[in-house]
Amino acid sequence: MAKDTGLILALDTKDLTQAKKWAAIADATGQMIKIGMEFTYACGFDAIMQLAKGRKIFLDLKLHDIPNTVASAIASLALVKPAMLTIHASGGKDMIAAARKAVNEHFSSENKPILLAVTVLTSMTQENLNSIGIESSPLEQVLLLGKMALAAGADGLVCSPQEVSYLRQHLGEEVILVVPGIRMQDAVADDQQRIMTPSQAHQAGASWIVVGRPITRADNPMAMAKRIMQELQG
Ligand SMILES: O=c1ccn([C@@H]2O[C@H](COP(=O)(O)O)[C@@H](O)[C@H]2O)c(=O)[nH]1
Repeated sequence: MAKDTGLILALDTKDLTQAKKWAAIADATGQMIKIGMEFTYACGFDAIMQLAKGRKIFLDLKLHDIPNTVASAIASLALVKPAMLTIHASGGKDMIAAARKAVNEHFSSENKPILLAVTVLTSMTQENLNSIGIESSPLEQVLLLGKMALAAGADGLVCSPQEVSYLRQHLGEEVILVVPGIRMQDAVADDQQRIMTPSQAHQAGASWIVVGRPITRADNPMAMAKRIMQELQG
């Protein structure tokens, strides 16, 4: 993989001790860690600051609210100095523009996070989209939201591995694509719907892949993390 790409380990737990153990695996295998809603709501920002010492943090809180509220939330997150931050693209262009402005105003140039817009959650199917009134395919919807989000000021997108090559064709090689929905060949998908293996996602052109349970629930998480890193390098 090119510079600034690789594996992001999702620390989805309510327990700081467990999160520290997984973070040590990420350190040993050179990965970034992702903190989401589960850890943040259970453990709070002091615990996040502990994990952040000496590490790059992807803060995946998927902000989605009116522009003023999202901008104020981003200002409050400046103390964490995340390397990456998520907002939902479906919040619309005004919300994304407000997020962009807040990042520019409240973070120094050395600490500016990559602002990522989540397009269509990797747990969603065509039927799920239809049920919220969207007739487009996941592929079309991800492209539509992705184009809009980038034009409004997002630095990159979160999408499933199944959209990566289509997005590369339409948006080019430079756009940052962060990709959850990763499962090993023949493994259980859990609640993920639009999935691929690490090497398939890499070959499709993912910038970063995000992996949680396939590592954290493995019998040997360290061995699984190393296996995935090998797939990405192979
Ligand atoms: O569309 C999305 C956006 C974010 N996620 C997050 O990625 C990880 C995936 O965890 P797994 O255990 O590997 O399924 C998780 O933290 C999600 O909140 C996503 O899956 N899909």
